[in-house]
Amino acid sequence: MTETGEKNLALGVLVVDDEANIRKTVSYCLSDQGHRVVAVGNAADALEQARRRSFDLAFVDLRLGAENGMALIPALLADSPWVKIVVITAHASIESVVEAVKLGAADYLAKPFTPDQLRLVAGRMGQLRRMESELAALQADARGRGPEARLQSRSAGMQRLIETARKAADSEAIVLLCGESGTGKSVFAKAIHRWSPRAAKPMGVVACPAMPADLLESELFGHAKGAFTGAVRDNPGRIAACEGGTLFLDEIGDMAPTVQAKLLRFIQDKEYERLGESKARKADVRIVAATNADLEGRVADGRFREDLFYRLNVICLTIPPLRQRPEDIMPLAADFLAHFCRANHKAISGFSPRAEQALIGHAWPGNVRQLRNAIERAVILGGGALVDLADLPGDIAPDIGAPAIGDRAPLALIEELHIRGVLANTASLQEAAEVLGIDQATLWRRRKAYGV
Ligand SMILES: Nc1ncnc2c1ncn2[C@@H]1O[C@H](COP(=O)(O)OP(=O)(O)OP(=O)(O)O)[C@@H](O)[C@H]1O
Repeated sequence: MTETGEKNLALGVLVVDDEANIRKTVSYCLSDQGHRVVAVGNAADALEQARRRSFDLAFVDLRLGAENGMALIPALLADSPWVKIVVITAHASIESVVEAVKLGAADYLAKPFTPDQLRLVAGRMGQLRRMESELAALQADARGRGPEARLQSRSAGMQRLIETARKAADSEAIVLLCGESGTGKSVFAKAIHRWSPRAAKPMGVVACPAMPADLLESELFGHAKGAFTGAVRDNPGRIAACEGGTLFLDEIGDMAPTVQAKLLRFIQDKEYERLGESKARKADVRIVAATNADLEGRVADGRFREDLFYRLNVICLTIPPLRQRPEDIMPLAADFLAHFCRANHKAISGFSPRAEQALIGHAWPGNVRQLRNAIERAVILGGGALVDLADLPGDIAPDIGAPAIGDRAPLALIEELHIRGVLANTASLQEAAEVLGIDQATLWRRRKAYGV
């Protein structure tokens, strides 16, 4: 345990030293603390190992026989920008340490060092990695600009689901989250990561429909420099970046067949290859996937691999739509109101009885996302002490009517209403995208943003 009482984070550690004795001591000392250690004697082996696995921390001797360890610093960072490099040096001259730091090293250790000094540095680097992961998660949440999702519910079915998710989080099992768009599948995925023993390691999110198949493949598995036009540098990919953590694959039903095959192999063997490389790499990443599509239907009509479906469908949690848990509408609305009032410096204390009735009576086809958007808009547009009917969108309070072109209304409102209208009058998303003159990935992002 650390001084703060936190459990030590198990790190992937690479040791690069030409002295067998140092390799042995460092490996023994850090493995004993629960870290996964790989020790090598030269730069080429170090790079080879870094290509195969993702490391959190690397101890690099500045003198590797005839080689200079300094050159290894940028090479390791190019492959894994998150790795913390500690240089080991018998001649700790200020100049060499400064040069190493300039090249991206995080710390240094002067030879000879004691096991305690080694553990201290590893502990510090572990804390740094943990803080970076937490910061990245906070930044992602802040970008979502949502209130903290507390995952509480007044509905008995939802409470049981939350309990099951907590139990599933403890295991290594793949979790498949099903449910209509906007029900909170991403919220559950984040909670599962937070509740899991992997919480201190990174969580990555990849939205499958947001990019074409080849881009998705490179996003997930990475690519080597020159693998395709525009691949000007190596990209380690999300799987490598999530080593030890969780990867959330959103809307997996839309994953292209080529990517499905690669994902299946990764799930089965924990092995994958970067685009443009034939070398097999390993990674320890837990998969959580979500879908709002009928995956079994997609298996039946050949659009989704049956073998992948069975691999994913180990623990399936189906999140009920908001209309099936109306007791959650007002508590969620109150949370959203408080959040958006703070964010917009407004003082709206609650909902008028008419507004509350409209909120509870609405079917919420866009679920919690739609409710959140409705409250955000009510806060931005409303000026009274309470949210009233007039502050709610037209489809929730139909007598209010939609704004006409040229009315005093935000552009986003016109865009949302237009997208809703076109979607209602077209037979497929593809047709709707064509009518709107945007590609399907853009339409997908807009639908998400507006809770459509
Ligand atoms: N329990 C909750 N508490 C607070 N906010 C919630 C809750 N559930 C969902 N939300 C909010 O609703 C919005 C939609 O949630 P989320 O993205 O998790 O839905 P989803 O089911 O993953 O949607 P999609 O299928 O479109 O990806 C987000 O802004 C999220 O923060």
